[in-house]
Amino acid sequence: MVKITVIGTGYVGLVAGLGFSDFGNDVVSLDTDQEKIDKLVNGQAPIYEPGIEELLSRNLKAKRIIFTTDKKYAIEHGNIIFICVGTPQTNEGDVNLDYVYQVAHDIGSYINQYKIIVNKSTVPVGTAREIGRIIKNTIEEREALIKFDIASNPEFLREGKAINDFFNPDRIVLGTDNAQSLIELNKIYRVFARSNKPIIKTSIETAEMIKYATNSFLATKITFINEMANLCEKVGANVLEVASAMGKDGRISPKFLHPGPGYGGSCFPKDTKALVNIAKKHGAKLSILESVILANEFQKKLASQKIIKRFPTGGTIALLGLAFKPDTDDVRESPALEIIRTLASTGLFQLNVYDPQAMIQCKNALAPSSSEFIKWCSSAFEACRQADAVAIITEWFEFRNMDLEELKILLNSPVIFDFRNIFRKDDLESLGYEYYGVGI
Ligand SMILES: NC(=O)C1=CN([C@@H]2O[C@H](COP(=O)(O)OP(=O)(O)OC[C@H]3O[C@@H](n4cnc5c(N)ncnc54)[C@H](O)[C@@H]3O)[C@@H](O)[C@H]2O)C=CC1
Ligand SMILES: O=C(O)[C@H]1O[C@H](OP(=O)(O)OP(=O)(O)OC[C@H]2O[C@@H](n3ccc(=O)[nH]c3=O)[C@H](O)[C@@H]2O)[C@H](O)[C@@H](O)[C@@H]1O
Repeated sequence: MVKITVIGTGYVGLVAGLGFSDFGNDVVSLDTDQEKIDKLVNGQAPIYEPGIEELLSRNLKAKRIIFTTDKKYAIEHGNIIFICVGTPQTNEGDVNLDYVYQVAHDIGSYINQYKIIVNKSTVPVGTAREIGRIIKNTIEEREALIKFDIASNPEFLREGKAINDFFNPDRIVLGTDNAQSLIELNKIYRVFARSNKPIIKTSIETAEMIKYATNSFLATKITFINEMANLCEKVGANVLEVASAMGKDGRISPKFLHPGPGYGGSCFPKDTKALVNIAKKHGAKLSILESVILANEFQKKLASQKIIKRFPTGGTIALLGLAFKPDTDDVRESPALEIIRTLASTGLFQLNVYDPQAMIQCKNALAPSSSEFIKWCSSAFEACRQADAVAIITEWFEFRNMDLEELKILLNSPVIFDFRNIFRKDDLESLGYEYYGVGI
């Protein structure tokens, strides 16, 4: 059993804290957001993530995890402290490291004995060392003599699948520069070594770079297939068959080859821009990634343009799915926001919107603009009633399962924009729908 402190209870910090406590460790989770902590203490998850409430309840009951806003208590608790706070994007596309540096300052203020400080947030190369410098300076200001080590342990979980990804990682990356940190981190992660998950030991700088390179490559892969899809539409080919055949090549793999309305979320858009800026600062050019960012912006716009092209004088459109992907309530950089803003800005469309989890988050993200054109609906069928077309923006399972005969009766005209290719074109056309997929 290791005494662990996790700072930040967002998607990463909450899942990591619960994961570590589920392994039998003694965990304290710290956040500055009192509302989040109050919920967690009462067994309520502040985010929608499948399986999280059960994991929370199990570990609270076992008294293996404590949630607090008390910085001194939390920082004194752990022999290992994980930093999991947000690193959002600045207006210039850089990384805002204020939260990370605030945490470094807090650690320096309250650290009371040797500890290992592990950064899990996604940060530019060199940030972990800077965290170390801030902690050291703060300790010196206190005229104290306390030793600590720094490590980097990037996180690769996906929202909507966060718990599964945490417990079944493809690999663990441990960036350290001393043997003691490695021994202690191995104690936490030995559960994965037993199940033969690769544990990659590397330098701190390489670990920081691995995270950005991975996200950038995945964003590139999605963008590549999106562009192939756009070309397939022009030449009369079927991108699903193209992707499937490409994916059979073991060197390519079928994963992350699903075309759609562009990648969104709190990470790919921010991390790709950050890496381009990091490269610029170091006198390097990432021309592929620069193109990926532009191509993704184009892809996000393409979806609304397809609707406007089909309905040049406007109409009522049911928009299904607002979260940036299924099984999350996160709408950060969601393609749905772009589609809603563009269609609403024409003044020609009434938008009936629905998402199983992300309605409030979408309302907050759009407020106060565009609201007069938006009707917030409580089900997919309510949104579709008397609409001139339906657009699937996020592939929630409940949309895949819709009764298409009933849907056809509800719609004014049976037009479907399937931006996630959840239906088969042939099936829908044989039911009498006018069908627009992506790349088919
Ligand atoms: N969301 C995801 O799926 C993944 C995110 N990441 C990275 O992990 C980091 C965290 O991301 P999320 O969990 O999504 O962020 P988030 O925004 O959901 O949560 C961050 C939490 O940190 C708290 N916080 C901020 N300052 C604090 C302080 N001084 N002391 C204590 N708590 C503080 C906030 O109140 C918030 O609850 C980011 O760098 C992100 O890029 C990495 C892998 C996956
Ligand atoms: O650093 C992070 O925060 C995380 O970013 C992504 O995870 P996430 O953003 O939660 O979700 P993804 O499943 O990667 O999807 C991102 C976006 O790409 C889109 N996407 C994904 C796959 C695909 O084939 N096609 C596609 O359009 C999704 O719809 C979504 O908008 C990575 O997959 C995680 O490994 C990483 O830890």
